[in-house]
Amino acid sequence: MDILIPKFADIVDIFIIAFLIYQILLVLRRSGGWQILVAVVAIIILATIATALNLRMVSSLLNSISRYWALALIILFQPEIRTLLSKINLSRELNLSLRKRETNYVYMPLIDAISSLSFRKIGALIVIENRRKLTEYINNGEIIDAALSLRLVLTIFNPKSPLHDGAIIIRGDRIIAAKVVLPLSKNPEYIKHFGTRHLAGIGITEVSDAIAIIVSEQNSQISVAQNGKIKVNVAYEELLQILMDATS
Ligand SMILES: Nc1ncnc2c1ncn2[C@@H]1O[C@H](COP(=O)(O)OP(=O)(O)OP(=O)(O)O)[C@@H](O)[C@H]1O
Repeated sequence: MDILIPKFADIVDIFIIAFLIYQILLVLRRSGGWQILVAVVAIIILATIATALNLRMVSSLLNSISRYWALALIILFQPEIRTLLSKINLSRELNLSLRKRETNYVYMPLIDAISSLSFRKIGALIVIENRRKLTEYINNGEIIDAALSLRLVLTIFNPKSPLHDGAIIIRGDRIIAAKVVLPLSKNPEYIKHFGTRHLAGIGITEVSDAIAIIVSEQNSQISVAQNGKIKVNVAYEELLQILMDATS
């Protein structure tokens, strides 16, 4: 029967538990994020005090709560975490769309130049450098290092220009070199179907992650080589998409 008579510590124990439950419910109702954080910190502090004062029920409850505080925080802050994550996602999307706009801005003069070259049936070989630097090929050509522009591309590939033979190499928004000699693809399938301009375009993409754009002098078709494969008769929108995908 002794067990049914509450001691002073038990009454304090029960009172504190009731008070805590009431406060937690109040905080949850207001659903303010920082109040929840304060509540969790308070629980941890109270658990330590309760253990020190030997309030067994309070301390065992608070200790078990504080053991799971990380999980409790995730559950309680779920809306805030979700908002934060969606903000991170939004900034990623914003970043992507900015990069997309940047790529559009950089490559539009190139697309215009390719369209003009194709219309006039002027052969061209344009290499877009990616992560793997093409220094050894750049060094065998003529260093230009000038801003990429429609007029410069047309001037270089003008059949009367001393620089028109070979490839140009583009790094970012600059034409780094012209008259560059590239390694020819030795793929027998390609050798059967293509001439040396196309084979050179494919060849550089077999040894690097560059993209090669080939404008055919014979049929004005635009082809794109990537990862040792060639796609013929590529539309401008598709070409822009390939450039954006490869450089973003
Ligand atoms: N190793 C190379 N590196 C860079 N450019 C090259 C290389 N070999 C050839 N070329 C370019 O290709 C031109 C020859 O193109 P050719 O007609 O043989 O090829 P093609 O693939 O049939 O192209 P097109 O359809 O334009 O005729 C050369 O004048 C030169 O500009």
